[in-house]
Amino acid sequence: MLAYFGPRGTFTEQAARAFSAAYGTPDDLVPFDTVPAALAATRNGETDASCVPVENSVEGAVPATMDALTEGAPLVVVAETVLAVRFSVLVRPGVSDPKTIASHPHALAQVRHWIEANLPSATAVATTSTAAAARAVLAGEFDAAVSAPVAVQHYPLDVLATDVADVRDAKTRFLLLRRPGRLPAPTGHDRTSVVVTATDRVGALSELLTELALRRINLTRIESRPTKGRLGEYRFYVDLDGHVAEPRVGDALAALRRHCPDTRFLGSYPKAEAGRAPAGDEEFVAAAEWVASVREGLGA
Ligand SMILES: O=C(O)C(=O)Cc1ccccc1
Repeated sequence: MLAYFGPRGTFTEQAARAFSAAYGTPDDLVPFDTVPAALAATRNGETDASCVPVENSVEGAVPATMDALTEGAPLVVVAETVLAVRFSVLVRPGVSDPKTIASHPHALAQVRHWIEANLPSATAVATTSTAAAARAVLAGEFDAAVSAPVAVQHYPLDVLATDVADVRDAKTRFLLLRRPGRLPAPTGHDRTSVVVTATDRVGALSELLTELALRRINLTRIESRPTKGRLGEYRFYVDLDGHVAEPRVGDALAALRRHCPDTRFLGSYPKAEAGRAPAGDEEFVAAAEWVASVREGLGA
């Protein structure tokens, strides 16, 4: 079974279906109302995997996902997928001038200008997901929902507008997570995700980043979240190019771990969008072989 951030009709459900098609992951999908609940179902063995949103090209990280990845037993990312997001505005049949418009905060943030221009008297209300907003509209709690286009197939609502988005080409990245086990094989276009808790002292973060730069590892994303322990104490979520099976990536992770004993490996997995070719490993392998031969007394 594959848990996803639901209820039925979320963008995450679309991503979960894309994973099932591409990776042969279970196609019996089970919706959970929150990201932590979807991840908990995989942690406790109720489902084999979970699909959750992680970041959006307009609004940035999904905080609920970042927190849920570090709180509780480890899970690892085994795949990612990127979906283009365009919204539909759904209303109960007969409603043409909604006074309230509900959705996931990331969706509201992406249609703010559209609402101001087209529904200036509507008040925006946050719900747990875009599909939860559609359900709430059906139940009469709000007048309109900003939803995924597929939501109208699940909920008997009218479509007030389609293809709504302040920013064209907005994209959301979703993760497929499992309990720790065998890692996906390196493909040459992989991403590695780790979370480090940096100590509060001069240069701590710069030392971590230097470990990556020295090994010519490209940092693709860094986000911070408070540890919720002491004020001013942060966790850094780091995405980098490469797979932990590659010597220099493995080396870099060992260095991060030396600096920060509180380091959690979140996975090495194929990138959804093949970008720039990663730096080659050849010279790192050749240098390691040279050291090995020196140690054997065979080289100088
Ligand atoms: O609420 C949803 O449908 C989600 O899957 C989260 C989300 C919200 C807004 C844009 C992309 C994903």
